[in-house]
Amino acid sequence: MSSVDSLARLADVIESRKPANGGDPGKSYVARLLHKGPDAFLKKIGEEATEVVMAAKDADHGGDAGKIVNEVADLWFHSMIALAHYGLKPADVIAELERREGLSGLEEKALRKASARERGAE
Ligand SMILES: N=c1c2ncn([C@@H]3O[C@H](COP(=O)(O)OP(=O)(O)OP(=O)(O)O)[C@@H](O)[C@H]3O)c2ncn1[C@@H]1O[C@H](COP(=O)(O)O)[C@@H](O)[C@H]1O
Repeated sequence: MSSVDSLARLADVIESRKPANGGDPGKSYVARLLHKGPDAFLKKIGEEATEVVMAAKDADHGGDAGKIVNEVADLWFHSMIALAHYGLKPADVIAELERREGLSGLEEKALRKASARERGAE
């Protein structure tokens, strides 16, 4: 079973927790966040991103690098709640990463700047 399958399975569980699908905020953490609305899960994404940074800085100072995995898992999980809310799936993110495959970030940035320059010259 691939890791993409496990993301898809989690996305299906998150989908089932939406208010429209009968998610119960009393019984499910995901349903509770979706019930509270975007401000609640977007705040969690901000917090979890900060925790990733803090875990990485701890690792830089001799701490356990394994904690970064826990924090990134929290960040991905809460980001998946946001994706579900906006009608998107992990497959959409994977497709975007695949679209970028092999295109250097530096090359992409240079292309973007050249295109902006051309638009400015129009
Ligand atoms: N992967 C996760 C997952 N990762 C993290 N969490 C929860 O996310 C919360 C993260 O919160 P924090 O670390 O900030 O701790 P906290 O102080 O409890 O957080 P808050 O009080 O601020 O919400 C914790 O309550 C974790 O238990 C998760 N909760 C659920 N899942 C998956 O989602 C599925 C559905 O969950 P329910 O909707 O709760 O049934 C589960 O079967 C899992 O597969």
